[in-house]
Amino acid sequence: MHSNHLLLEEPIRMASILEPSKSTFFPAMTKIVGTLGPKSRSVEVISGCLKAGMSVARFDFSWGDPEYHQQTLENLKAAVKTTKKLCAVMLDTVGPELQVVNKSGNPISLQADGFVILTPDQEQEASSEVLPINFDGLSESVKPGDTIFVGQYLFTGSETTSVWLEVSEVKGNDVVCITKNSATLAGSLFTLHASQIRIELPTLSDKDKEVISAWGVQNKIDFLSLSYTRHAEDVRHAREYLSKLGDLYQTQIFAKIENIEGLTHFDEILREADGIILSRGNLGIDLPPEKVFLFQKAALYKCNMAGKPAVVTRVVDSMTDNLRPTRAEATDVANAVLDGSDAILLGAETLRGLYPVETISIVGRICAEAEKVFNQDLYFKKTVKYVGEPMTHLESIASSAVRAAIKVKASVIICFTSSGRAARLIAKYRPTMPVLSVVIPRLKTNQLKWSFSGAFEARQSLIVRGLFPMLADPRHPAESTSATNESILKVALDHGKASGVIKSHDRVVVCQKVGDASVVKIIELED
Ligand SMILES: Nc1ncnc2c1ncn2[C@@H]1O[C@H](COP(=O)(O)OP(=O)(O)OP(=O)(O)O)[C@@H](O)[C@H]1O
Ligand SMILES: CC(=O)C(=O)O
Ligand SMILES: [K+]
Ligand SMILES: [Mg+2]
Repeated sequence: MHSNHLLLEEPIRMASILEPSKSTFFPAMTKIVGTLGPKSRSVEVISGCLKAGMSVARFDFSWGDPEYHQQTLENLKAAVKTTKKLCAVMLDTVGPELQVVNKSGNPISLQADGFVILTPDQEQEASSEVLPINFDGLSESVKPGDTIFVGQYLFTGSETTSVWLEVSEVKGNDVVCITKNSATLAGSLFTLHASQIRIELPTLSDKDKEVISAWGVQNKIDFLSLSYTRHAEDVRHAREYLSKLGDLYQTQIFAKIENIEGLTHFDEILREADGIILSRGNLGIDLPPEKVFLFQKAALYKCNMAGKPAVVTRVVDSMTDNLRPTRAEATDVANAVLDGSDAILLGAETLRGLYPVETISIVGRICAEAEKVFNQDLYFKKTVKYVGEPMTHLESIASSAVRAAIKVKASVIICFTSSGRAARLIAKYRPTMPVLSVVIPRLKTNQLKWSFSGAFEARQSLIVRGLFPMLADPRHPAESTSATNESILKVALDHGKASGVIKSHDRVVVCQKVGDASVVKIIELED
């Protein structure tokens, strides 16, 4: 995989672009988050998604009830068992999302240059004249001239199933809008986005709390995707809420940056969150189009330097109905990888798209190609410089492990970890080879019962570029004696060999503790 790395900054022989890529065990180092829904909830399709490279399943509570999502999750568990592919679970909140409910489900046609009224009176039927919304305060938040988009759940803002509105007049609680384009709104749920308008609703709604405390706790969710995070306080509040819900104190919070308010407070949000989702679906219509790329590059750089995973959304919308992405989309996926994203999040493409498995597969292949030309050397230097000196011991060990692995052309880095910290730090330096993170369970107690740590830590690495977890047998004592180190290493090597990432005569870099000392060692395999 890493033997014939090309660098974009050097002249590439054009013919080399055509050379077929060697197939590898891991479809890509970049991870794929798939949103599960009507077109991706059978055991069969989910198994296909896992085999194609999906490693995180997103359950979006903007849509569907807990029972529906539970059935999907049970199918996911069955698929994980049969495919033996690990998958983490992400719960995505509704937050202050504005929605139009179309009870009848009949398509609604809107004509360009016509008028439509947005009303909080939800007793009214949705029609070409009136769209009832789930929020009382819109009339107080907008003024004539403001821009509003309404469209089918997960709309792009450019297709014929979404409409661009301009506020013409505010009449009591109603907002009268001019329609800028003709559109047919399809489906029973439309989302509404008021550009650059603050919506006075809590980031974690009462309904979200209900879902998290029931569905979330029952299913020990690995990630909370906090929709419309606007301030660091939103993350702190969610964290405090999770901390009181049993196992969910371990759930990682991914702040979704979906509007300009979140963008403005990005630095402080990043400090509080475990990871960031660049929600380009909403942000892409909140920002002027010419600014979207700049936010992406700046945000990914900051996440990379902080060593926190970053997820990019809305990459191949056109694959919802087509087997091939557009040229622009294909290029965009590669650029997201080159810009530093850890994972790509698929929404409509897997949820209601016709080709969920093919989409995952194509996105994975594009990511893998981009990874090959990623300028690791430059990135490594940039990161070391950013961290400065003196480095913490662990950071110095982690960066050295990556350096050594590249110098000796190791096929993998094996990292022992309990908290997952050491493995994440290694991934931060973006090694060109996979990192097998061997998570060693620790016995812990909450004063009521004893249990082992490790499951959350292992699954949470499924969203980090280059990290591939393996949960060690809890019967291994967590103390790092040389005997246990040796036996766990043997299991990890066997696992690597069985999965095809490690072959005879390969070099492997191992990062572990021997007694009190953290060490990086290079081993050369025999056969
Ligand atoms: N059980 C283990 N056996 C051997 N080495 C380990 C073990 N756990 C962690 N290490 C090594 O210890 C060093 C510290 O890593 P890390 O911070 O991930 O450890 P941890 O045990 O998860 O956390 P903590 O230091 O907070 O207890 C790294 O070099 C890591 O590879
Ligand atoms: C995923 C999502 O919410 C967005 O892209 O806006
Ligand atoms: K959502
Ligand atoms: Mg969104």
